[in-house]
Amino acid sequence: MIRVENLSKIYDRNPVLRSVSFNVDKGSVTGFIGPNGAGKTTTIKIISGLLRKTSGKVEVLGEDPWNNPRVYERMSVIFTTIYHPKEVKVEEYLRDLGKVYGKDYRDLMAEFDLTHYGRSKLSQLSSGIAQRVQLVAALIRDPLLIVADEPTANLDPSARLEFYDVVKRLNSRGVTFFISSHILSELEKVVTHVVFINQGRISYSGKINEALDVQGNLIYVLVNDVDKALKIIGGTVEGGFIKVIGNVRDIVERLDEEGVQIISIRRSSLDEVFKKFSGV
Ligand SMILES: Nc1ncnc2c1ncn2[C@@H]1O[C@H](COP(=O)(O)OP(=O)(O)OP(=O)(O)O)[C@@H](O)[C@H]1O
Repeated sequence: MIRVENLSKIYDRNPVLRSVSFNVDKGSVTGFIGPNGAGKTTTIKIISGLLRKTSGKVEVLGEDPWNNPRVYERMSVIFTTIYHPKEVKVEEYLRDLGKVYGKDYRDLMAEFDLTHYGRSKLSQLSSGIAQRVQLVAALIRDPLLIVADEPTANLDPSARLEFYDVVKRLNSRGVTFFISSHILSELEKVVTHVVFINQGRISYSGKINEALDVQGNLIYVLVNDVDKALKIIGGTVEGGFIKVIGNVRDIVERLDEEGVQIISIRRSSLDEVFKKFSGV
């Protein structure tokens, strides 16, 4: 869906993307994760055809997005806030888009519980409803791919959960997502793949399970015999749990072989992996 190879962007002699490479697989929900200023928005603008790259190769749905506006027929982009005339009413806005793309917007308005807001101006909407309008607007063109830059940044916790429920629903219907966010606890429940970026460089790109399970991640284990387990796997005790660096399967096998019973085991959260890959 998206192929980025050795992408660089220099702003006024300041390199903000340095040989960035990653892929977004068809059918995935790929999280794009990095601290402030890492280069997420710059990358998303280049992928969306809004900003020119300095060098490297970018392909979205097989085309270079800068030279080929046709990409927009099957890709939608969502930002933190709506960039549209604020005085326009919800129904007018969606109806006009429906005309452009030859799609009946009313079913989508009903599916997303927006019928009631049809006469509200875009400027009068709460952030959660405005984001729902953006999603419906994105869906009107039947996209294969939705690229979203911090889509939940302005939303309260329940609107964020609602947003990610919709992402899951649409993904199960075949829509691929590339979503940048800082709110990792929520991303963790929905993403299948992650791309970590830090200071304009990719520090990890791959399946989330592999990111959470690589050697060097923290594992927390609760066992029936702490002293024996410490001798086998090492680590330190924290809040009753043994905290150890390693790989879940490895630790389970070693404890099992020695007859130590595991009551609970959990690996690092995406938050902890993020800290590791971003060096914070
Ligand atoms: N138009 C611009 N001109 C010059 N420098 C810019 C411009 N836009 C962004 N930058 C710089 O590029 C770097 C990357 O910014 P970018 O907005 O892509 O990061 P980000 O990961 O999206 O961060 P945030 O999460 O804070 O939005 C930053 O150092 C930023 O100051």
